[in-house]
Amino acid sequence: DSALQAQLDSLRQQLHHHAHQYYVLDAPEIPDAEYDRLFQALLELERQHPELLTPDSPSQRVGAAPLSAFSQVEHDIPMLSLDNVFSEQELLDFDRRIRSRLEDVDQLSYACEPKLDGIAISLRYEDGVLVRGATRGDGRSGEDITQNVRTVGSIPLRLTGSGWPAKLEVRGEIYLPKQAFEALNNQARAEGSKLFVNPRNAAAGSLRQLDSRITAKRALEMCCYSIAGLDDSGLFSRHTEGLEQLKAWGFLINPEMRVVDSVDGCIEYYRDLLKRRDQLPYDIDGIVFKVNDLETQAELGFVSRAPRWAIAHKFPAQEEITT
Ligand SMILES: Cc1ccc2cc(C(N)=O)cc(O)c2n1
Repeated sequence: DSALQAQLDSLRQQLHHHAHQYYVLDAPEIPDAEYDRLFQALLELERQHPELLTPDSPSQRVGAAPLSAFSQVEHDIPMLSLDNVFSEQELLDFDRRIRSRLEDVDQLSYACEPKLDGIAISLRYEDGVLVRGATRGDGRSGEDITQNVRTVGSIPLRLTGSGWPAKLEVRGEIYLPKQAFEALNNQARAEGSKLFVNPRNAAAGSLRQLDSRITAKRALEMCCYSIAGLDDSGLFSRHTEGLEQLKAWGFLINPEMRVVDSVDGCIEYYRDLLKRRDQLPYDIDGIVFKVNDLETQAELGFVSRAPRWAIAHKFPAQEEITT
């Protein structure tokens, strides 16, 4: 009946809102006990009326039965890899190569962001509801890990706001924050089970679980870095406008994201993040610079699968931490 449906919709809307406040904005508005009370109320109602379950209900984060294997899926739009540079001189060469290919380049702005050391993931939304999550694989196809992706709190099960296309593909990096990595290894030590060498391996291991209840315990996070097919969607003129839109739709975008108006700004950004690297709550292995203007990106195109308009400037390898 409609009163029951209204009660379900209200509980789901409240839980979506509070999950976004907690996992994406890191700004919970209610105490955990209040969140749990709402959650239990939803579970109870859905138990009494299973016919009113919806895939985007907050109760559907932790999957059903474990899978026997992951299936391979195709990416409609290939997931790009990035070329690397290892020195400031090479970064200057990257900028000069771009300038030489563009005719009237006066203002060349770059979007700058830390390169998170995690697992590249593609999320597919249909009519604003999460329908699939897949690993990058070889860029053309990857593993369908939808059940595991659904357990990541910073990944919205349904979009917030409006204006999204019927089919939306969002790319980002799933990672394990340093603190969660330490806690996981302390627990593994206490239980005498296998230790993870670093947060990236721990994130990869957590996403390879066939039982999503294990994944759900691993405190994974996801920062999104692009909308697939953004350049020819005509929706925006700058890469960073796409990221602002992703934020409005409920995704976590890395707070260190900046726009600079020259390669000198890139070098300043690189030096600053290198200095702050150990204080960041997650591992990074470099910086990603992207030409911000989408028309310029399209003009520059790609070499093989790596874009001419983006580069990853890697940090020196961190001295191996002995666990
Ligand atoms: C195009 C592309 C490919 C891989 C990426 C990887 C990361 C990352 N690991 O944070 C960030 C990006 O903006 C990326 N962008």
